Amino acid sequence: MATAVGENPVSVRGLRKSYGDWHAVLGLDLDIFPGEVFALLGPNGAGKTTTIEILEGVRQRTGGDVRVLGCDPAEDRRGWRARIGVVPQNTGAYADLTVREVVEHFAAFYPAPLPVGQVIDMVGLGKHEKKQSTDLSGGQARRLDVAVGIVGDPDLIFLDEPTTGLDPVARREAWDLVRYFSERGTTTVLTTHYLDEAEALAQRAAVIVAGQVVRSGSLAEFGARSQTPTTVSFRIPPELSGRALPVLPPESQALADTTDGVLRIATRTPTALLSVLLPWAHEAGAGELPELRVHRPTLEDIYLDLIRENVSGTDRGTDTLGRDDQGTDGQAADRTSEAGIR
Ligand SMILES: Nc1ncnc2c1ncn2[C@@H]1O[C@H](COP(=O)(O)OP(=O)(O)OP(=O)(O)O)[C@@H](O)[C@H]1O
Repeated sequence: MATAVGENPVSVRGLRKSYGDWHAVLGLDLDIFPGEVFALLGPNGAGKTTTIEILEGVRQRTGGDVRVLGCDPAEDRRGWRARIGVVPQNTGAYADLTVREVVEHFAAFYPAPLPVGQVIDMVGLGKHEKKQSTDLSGGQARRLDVAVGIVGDPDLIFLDEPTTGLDPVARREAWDLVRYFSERGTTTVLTTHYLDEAEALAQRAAVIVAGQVVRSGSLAEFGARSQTPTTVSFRIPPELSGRALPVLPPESQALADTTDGVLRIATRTPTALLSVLLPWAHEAGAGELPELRVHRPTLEDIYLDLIRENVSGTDRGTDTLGRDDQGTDGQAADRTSEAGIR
């Protein structure tokens, strides 16, 4: 029953799931390592919940091999299930029970649950433990879902959009909870549409588009493989207006459009670029460069570019991205660094 030494808590090969004629998951591979927080990212309808529910054993797959904590989740085993914590996407309905009663009820399913009072405090519902679960606000009900998911002190937790509907403070508290379990060695699989959440919590991630993994790896690898450059920008001071730019390092391009008074240079070597730009500005008599920024691509920038590359069809692409196809990369770039800035 225990995961064998060297075996990953989650291993998926060629996973497929069809709903009638609709192929929701199309040959998906995943490896999730012991103790890590792993984020499943992707647009609406990509197949994240389908995948996670197959891993939880609540949905049957159409094909492929799946091992979760050393077992096939399709074979329902009580001992295996007790090692898994699940926070589903939709807030649960817990009949006519108080918060404490709900958590006690679920704790009874597990051989070694965490203390109920501790769990209620951990999710920030201490003040509401006598409240009927049906009277909770949306965010409080979500916290109760999390309490139900963790009370069994699981080895592996599945969190499907756990912070949707939480206020910013509650979100940060939920993050602390994920970190708490991570420090105890619990493996966590998280789906989220908040890229800052994935960036704050996950060590590795996979981006799923139309039922397939289009990129997976450590978040550092996401950055390294990204085509999205760093942007160095500043508001052009009078001393530099109309002056020719210095010769820029390789892989640096000034964007031609400075009509808003801001110079932007896309670069893969921001340090080298600054070592050319700053002496040039200094020699021209410019003091502090106003609004000087070095913007390295965030996970969100990288994600949006990945989705843009992988989502075909303009209707789906634009809807998903919520922005047109003329991002920074699409702007006309001025390769000739001699061009003056206006
Ligand atoms: N029971 C079902 N019957 C038919 N189609 C389904 C069913 N469940 C999911 N689907 C379809 O499968 C696809 C994948 O859905 P899934 O819920 O896994 O996506 P998701 O990535 O979790 O999306 P979201 O980010 O919106 O939660 C969608 O097109 C969805 O409409």
